[in-house]
Amino acid sequence: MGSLATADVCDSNAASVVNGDLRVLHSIFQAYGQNQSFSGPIMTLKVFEDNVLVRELLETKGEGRVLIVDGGGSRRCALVGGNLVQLAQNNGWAGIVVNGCIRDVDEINGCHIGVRALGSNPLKSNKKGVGERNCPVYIAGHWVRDAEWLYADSDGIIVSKSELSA
Ligand SMILES: O=C([O-])CC(=O)C(=O)O
Repeated sequence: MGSLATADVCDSNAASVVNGDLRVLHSIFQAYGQNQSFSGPIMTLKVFEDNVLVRELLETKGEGRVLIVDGGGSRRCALVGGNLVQLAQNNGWAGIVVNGCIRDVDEINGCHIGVRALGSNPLKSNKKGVGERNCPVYIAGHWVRDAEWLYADSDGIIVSKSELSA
């Protein structure tokens, strides 16, 4: 995966950028993990300073999907850590994009998966199990919907209404 360069996609789909079928997420994310380039169908999750549902989803088979965790932009705790990223890698998730923070950065950077997050925070999150999955999320300046496609590389992250061909 990750064979599509986001810059090439933007060049060859200019009309889709204008009409919103293709969205370029604002460049608010730091890159972690071994995979700079990753892509796949999106699964969305909305939580706030609580990562019980993040674990629940990453315990299921990823089948090449990308989990978007909208943590409301909170930097007050970490929604994803080394154990969860290891779990995601083992279960075949292509990547995780967190509108929030992560922890265990060194461990995550050793994993063969793509991770993007606002930053890091050593504090763990609450464990109440509150959140919503498969819902539209507003992150990095755009609405992103469940089952849309995400493409990430060193240049940034784009979201497409449908799968893009090379
Ligand atoms: O359980 C957590 O809060 C996240 C974590 O530290 C990990 O995934 O290793």
